[in-house]
Amino acid sequence: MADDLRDRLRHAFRWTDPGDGSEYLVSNRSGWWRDPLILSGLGEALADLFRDPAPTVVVAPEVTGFLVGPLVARALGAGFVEAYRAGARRPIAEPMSWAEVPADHRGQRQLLGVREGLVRPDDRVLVVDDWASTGAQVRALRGLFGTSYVGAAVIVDECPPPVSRELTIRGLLAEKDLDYGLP
Ligand SMILES: O=P(O)(O)OC[C@H]1O[C@H](OP(=O)(O)OP(=O)(O)O)[C@H](O)[C@@H]1O
Repeated sequence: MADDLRDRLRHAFRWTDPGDGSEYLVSNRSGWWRDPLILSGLGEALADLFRDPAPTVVVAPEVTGFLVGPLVARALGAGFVEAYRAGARRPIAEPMSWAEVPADHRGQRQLLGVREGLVRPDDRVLVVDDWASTGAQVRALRGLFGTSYVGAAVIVDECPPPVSRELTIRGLLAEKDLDYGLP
């Protein structure tokens, strides 16, 4: 099943040239969510990267993490906690724990925050996201959870291998798998 899913992910992904003179192509991941077989298999496939010991809670950053994270939490029988990006919405009323994100793939510094008390000291925390590029979001969340952090499951891991090892990031696809989506 995992290999079939990887093939579907490869073929449903597109790079878009924004056509504004940009030197960069923009990732279009919407084909992943549009494919019913990807959507139904993705949670299990990402959960399989971290079954033993089973995480008790999935934490994922907005916005795409809010889509992928619950799929994985459901597959693991774990709970889900949102990690909000500061400034992306109206202020959250409840007390928050904030982590500074070192400069990410856009060179931007951000804050990621979770509501206090949702992650307990005896939890085993799995971070889930669609993509790890520099590992900045994952690193920030690991800093929030300390020894409760078990790793990060992502669809695409394009981090340098030493970063993936250091942060225990595991992915279904690597950068080279995305060549199918070139314009
Ligand atoms: O490893 P990093 O350098 O931290 O980059 C990874 C982040 O980049 C993407 O976010 P992006 O803001 O592009 O997309 P999103 O808002 O759709 O989640 C992706 O969803 C990760 O959260």
